[in-house]
Amino acid sequence: MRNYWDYIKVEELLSLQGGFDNDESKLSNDEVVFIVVHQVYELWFKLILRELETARDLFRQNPVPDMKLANAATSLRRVVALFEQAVPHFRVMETLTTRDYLDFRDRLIPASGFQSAQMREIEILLGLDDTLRIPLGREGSYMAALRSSDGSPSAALARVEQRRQSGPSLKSVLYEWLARTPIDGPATQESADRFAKAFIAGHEKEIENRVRLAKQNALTADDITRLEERYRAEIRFAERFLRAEDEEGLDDEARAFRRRVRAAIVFLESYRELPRLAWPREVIDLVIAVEQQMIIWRQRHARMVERVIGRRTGTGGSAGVDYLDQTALRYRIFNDLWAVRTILLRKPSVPLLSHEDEYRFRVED
Ligand code: HEM
Ligand SMILES: N[C@@H](CC(=O)c1ccccc1NC=O)C(=O)O
Repeated sequence: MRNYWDYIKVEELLSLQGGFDNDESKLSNDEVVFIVVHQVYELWFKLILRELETARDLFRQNPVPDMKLANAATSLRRVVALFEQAVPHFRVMETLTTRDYLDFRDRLIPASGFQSAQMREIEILLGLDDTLRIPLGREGSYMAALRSSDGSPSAALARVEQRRQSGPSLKSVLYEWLARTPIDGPATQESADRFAKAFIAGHEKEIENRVRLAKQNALTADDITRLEERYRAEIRFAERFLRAEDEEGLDDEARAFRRRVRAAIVFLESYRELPRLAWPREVIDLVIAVEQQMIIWRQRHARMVERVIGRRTGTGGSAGVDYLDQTALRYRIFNDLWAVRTILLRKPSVPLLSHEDEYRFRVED
């Protein structure tokens, strides 16, 4: 007969908290907390990976079936919810006082969360660029840290190597999809570049309005000059961004591709009320929510670490909290999605579209 314990595998699950010696009777409550919190995180990571892979596989199709965008949004919403639930778990770890943790910490060396294969898989599947990675203390690379202390391969290493070979990242398939967006007309380089030019003109119009308002509010001449200079700087940023002139080392084709991606993001964000743009915009907004939650995870982990071990060197050999704070600050994957928020225009200032009707739901006569 079917029962709970056979389906959830409760007895097997409850036998896994014995640490290196597989003997829970030898462990304090503190150490069992330490182990269980990690195991819960690894289960949340497992679910996050499944959903990210589902979303990545949807966007890997060309064309991406419009009817599937809602499914991608569902997967990404679940990833956000999983991270949102996982982040507060660090509160349980903080019931460990520094001295309690020191009772068993030395026995853990050189083990470290740096060897969490699933965290690396999440970074790889999202599309974290290896050139951004901050080297750990001892090992040359994060892959080296996944080897056993005698340098032999491990199940963790195999898992990450498998992930690295298991297809493109969510970032690369999402950007390919964005680059195929029909922007106010056909999905061509010309329509993307034409839209970008019109959008910059929208910024010019916005500035004229703001400067006129500034003059009406009788700000001093210096204030107005300062305001105008700041607005001009914003336009220059928007121009460099939309022309992809801020990226070094791109050949013409790669730069044109980046221009299409960035113009598409601006287009989706600026006209998201148009029915056929609503789901694409929802998806890119959820991708930002996913990355935001991952950054919060890194920062919350670092604050818990600081509360428990201060600024000691990590058991994995890193600078500890200093290393973790750097990863939270520097590891950014969807830069273009974040950057667009700096250059969007108020609704009245976005360019009028020539083919707006093409983005409404087609009502058959
Ligand atoms: C008392 C609890 C914890 C302490 C003191 C701690 C400390 C640290 C330190 C110092 C590092 C930097 C690498 C090193 O030198 O070891 C690190 C990395 C890491 N820890 Fe923790 N950690 C704790 C709990 C956790 C938990 C519960 C998780 C959940 C899975 C976790 C996941 C990670 C991950 C994924 C990394 C690698 C981060 C990166 O390289 O970006 N840690 N931890
Ligand atoms: N790096 C941690 C040790 C640690 O947290 C840890 C050790 C073994 C297994 C998982 C760990 N969790 C996260 O790094 C520390 O420096 O205290």
